[in-house]
Amino acid sequence: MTVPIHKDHTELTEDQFNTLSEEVLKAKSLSYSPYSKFRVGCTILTASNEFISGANIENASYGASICAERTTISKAILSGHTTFKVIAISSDQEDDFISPCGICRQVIREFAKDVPVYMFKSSGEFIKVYMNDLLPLSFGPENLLGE
Ligand SMILES: O=c1ccn([C@H]2C[C@H](O)[C@@H](CO)O2)c(=O)[nH]1
Ligand SMILES: [Zn+2]
Repeated sequence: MTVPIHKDHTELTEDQFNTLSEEVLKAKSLSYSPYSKFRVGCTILTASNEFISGANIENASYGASICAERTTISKAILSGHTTFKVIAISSDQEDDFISPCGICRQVIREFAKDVPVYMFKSSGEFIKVYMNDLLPLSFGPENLLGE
């Protein structure tokens, strides 16, 4: 089964797309990643059209490290934003689109069941994949709360 890959940015205005690209490439500079030296940036556009950025934060006890997607979601939730239009991620990789890890997919899904995830190369080139395609048949709040 192949995952549908999109290259449009139709849910965003041209200005929003330009800001998203700039912000997510800049967000890597927030990264604390002395161990892997693998910087990841994340930017969320909230339902109320605010951009919130974060990055991965590592730890000397490696397993305590937190990915960019999860630091950014935490920042958004703690700032009162629980609904998201898009999530974007970037790394320093020139040849690969960065894709969220399994743990992050589950955390994203909690708040954004079928959000478009924009994955950027360091050049600014991107692809878009929907959460439902990244985490099919997922388990979420509806299953517990009966919504
Ligand atoms: O989608 C990803 C993949 C990896 N990382 C981080 C975790 C760790 O700090 C470093 C290397 O795995 O990159 C993220 O933040 N997001
Ligand atoms: Zn992750």
